[in-house]
Amino acid sequence: MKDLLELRNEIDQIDNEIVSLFEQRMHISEQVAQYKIRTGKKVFDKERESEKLKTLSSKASNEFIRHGIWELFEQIMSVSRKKQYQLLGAEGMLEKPDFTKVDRLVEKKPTVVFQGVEGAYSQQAMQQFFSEQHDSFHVETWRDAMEAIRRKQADFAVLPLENSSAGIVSENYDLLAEYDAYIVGEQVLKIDHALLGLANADETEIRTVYSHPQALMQCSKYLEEHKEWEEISLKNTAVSAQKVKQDAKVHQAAIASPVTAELYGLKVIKEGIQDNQTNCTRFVIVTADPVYQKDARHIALCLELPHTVGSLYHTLSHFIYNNINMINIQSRPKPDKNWEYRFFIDIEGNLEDEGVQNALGGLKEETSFLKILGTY
Ligand SMILES: C=C(O[C@@H]1C=C(C(=O)O)C=C[C@H]1O)C(=O)O
Repeated sequence: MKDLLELRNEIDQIDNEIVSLFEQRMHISEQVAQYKIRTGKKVFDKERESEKLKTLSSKASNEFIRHGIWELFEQIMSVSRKKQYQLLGAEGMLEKPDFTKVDRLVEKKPTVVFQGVEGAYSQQAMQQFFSEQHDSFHVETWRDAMEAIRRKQADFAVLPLENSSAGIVSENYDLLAEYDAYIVGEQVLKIDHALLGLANADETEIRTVYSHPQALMQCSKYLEEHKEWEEISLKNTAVSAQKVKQDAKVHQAAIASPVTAELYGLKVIKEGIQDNQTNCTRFVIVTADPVYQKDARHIALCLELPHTVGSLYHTLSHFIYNNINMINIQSRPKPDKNWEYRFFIDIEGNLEDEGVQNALGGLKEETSFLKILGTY
């Protein structure tokens, strides 16, 4: 039997040949790219790649090798495509995202819409993002907020997208995919929930607690200690505080921000009742036109993939290959197709970065649907 050193020497020789052949192959792929630049032909030729995978894997001597050849050539062709996207990109032949770069997001005093009533966390996020320089109004639902910017009644809407302990606000992800609206900013707000009641209320006498489902979720440990309380979901935490004040019943309480206690004349029965003391919600600032601030560092994407083996894996390879850091990935069911999903992915980068343009060019060709939800 050959010793290890001998075997490794043989492997090294074969690898050297593979490297040299790979270089030759890539050089030809570059020439194919030049042909595509001249003719406008798309980079990704799915049929040609399927044919190649079938032909090459059929040459294998056993099932294990067949599988290996398949994987290997999928990767080789994927790298070959990435080089072609780069070359097409350098010639300005990749479709440019239809976004306008602006120096400043806010030129004149903007009108901002938020969901809920006075004192809502969305209002607090809005105040932090726009400081004092804005007019605002509130609407009943997140969809109403989207409609308000669509009809140009407001310049911007503020929507909660995810909470550090309760997770995503799925309805707003779906609205971002549905509407022609674009994320232009984000505001992270520290969320401290309090139990609020009438001036003469007492924790021991509470029977019903009102809040938004997300806030109820974020206070689940505290509510576990009070299993006898009936939990009722309302559209907003501040709406819940308003209701407790209006109903004027001593056994009713709301989970909301301590700010709303002052606004609606309620007493703070207990403060800091959220499970997680670092509880934060990430809000996004949305507008009707595809604009972005010149120093934007994040891009939010929504994409749909064919139901085939490895499609998500190949999608993510565009980020990896272009050295792009992915900061978030979520999936949501497609509205009219059971058990099919769309992905929401946030990446780091600016639309002017070469790597971002190459990755987006590749994704545009290789996914069944790609929308840039905004850049901030
Ligand atoms: C090289 C080409 O471009 C792409 C890469 C392929 C490859 O590396 O074999 C095959 C098909 C295309 O998706 C080509 O079109 O032939």
